[in-house]
Amino acid sequence: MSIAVLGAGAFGTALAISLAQNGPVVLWARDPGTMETERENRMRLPGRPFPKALRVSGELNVACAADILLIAVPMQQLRAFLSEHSQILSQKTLVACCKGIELCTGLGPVTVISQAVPDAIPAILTGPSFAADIARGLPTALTLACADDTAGQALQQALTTSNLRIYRTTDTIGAELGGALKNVIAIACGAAIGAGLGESARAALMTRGYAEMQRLAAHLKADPRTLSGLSGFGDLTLTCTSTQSRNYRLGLALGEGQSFDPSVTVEGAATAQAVDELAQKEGLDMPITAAVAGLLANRLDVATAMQSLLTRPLKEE
Ligand SMILES: NC(=O)C1=CN([C@@H]2O[C@H](COP(=O)(O)OP(=O)(O)OC[C@H]3O[C@@H](n4cnc5c(N)ncnc54)[C@H](O)[C@@H]3O)[C@@H](O)[C@H]2O)C=CC1
Ligand SMILES: O=C(CO)COP(=O)(O)O
Repeated sequence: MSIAVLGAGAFGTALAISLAQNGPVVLWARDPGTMETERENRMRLPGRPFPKALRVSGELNVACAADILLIAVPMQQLRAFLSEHSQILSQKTLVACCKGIELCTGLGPVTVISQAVPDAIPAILTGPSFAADIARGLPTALTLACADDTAGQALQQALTTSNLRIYRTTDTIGAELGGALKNVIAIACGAAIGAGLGESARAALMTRGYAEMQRLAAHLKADPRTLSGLSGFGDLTLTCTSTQSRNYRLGLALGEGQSFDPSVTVEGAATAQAVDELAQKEGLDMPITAAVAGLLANRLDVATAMQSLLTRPLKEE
């Protein structure tokens, strides 16, 4: 099955580099610049030359001739991208590669695809994976979620490479929640470390953050096993402990009282607000998410946020 990647940021480029091990891949960029001639994405993934089988194109109809389209634009841009190109994406297999919850609807990427391109086969590729690691050929395991298991099996085969090991599930809700919510907890962990609160505090935030992730997932009828897999626990672990993570680094900056480049893609920021609003609407207790949303909106500082978490009523684990 032929593959194209739509969106030439760090992640889309890294996936295209890895997938080109298996055969020709088109990487579509809305502004390809000099990527095709330089055979490198200097802006997002410098130092990772493109393999011969990777072709860069600015023509969406060229990319959309492929059987499988991986969509690697940020979550808050996904619906606009799909709506603008809905005709050409019609009846395609569309694999979301973004992690987040849409601010204006509280929905995840698979549902957004289903709404914007109703006759597409929607899926999501998620899990612990830094673009730089994938592009270097380092071993990475990911979850592919597709409600149609026959399509999911074909995707699992097509997206496996020598360094990408793909696990499969039909639980798209669980997979999209894991990837979205771990970013919010990573911001909290970064803030705790940045403010000098220590690694024990981070472990507490990761564990109680995971409890929040499970609470929302159960409410939305996700399979709890998905949350304990790569897309949930796996990605939570990676993102909360690595300075490679932009979400964690935003948290560090908040904790240290430093500014952070607003042009960097940090999915957890909008997602924290979206999930906080969703939790309030559904009557769910998600105090760490609320604290992160409060920090980002400048309603709280790190010390007050931590104090509010520590002084909550005592409860059973
Ligand atoms: N960078 C990483 O290590 C990983 C990123 N992801 C996810 O991948 C998604 C994308 O992140 P990155 O590639 O890292 O971000 P990035 O900031 O490197 O790139 C985003 C790309 O999307 C393009 N874009 C934005 N709006 C667009 C539109 N309307 N039409 C066409 N192109 C558009 C931008 O031009 C840019 O090239 C995020 O949801 C992120 O959570 C997932 C796993 C790893
Ligand atoms: O999703 C990721 C790792 O799995 C990338 O994390 P950041 O978006 O925080 O850099």
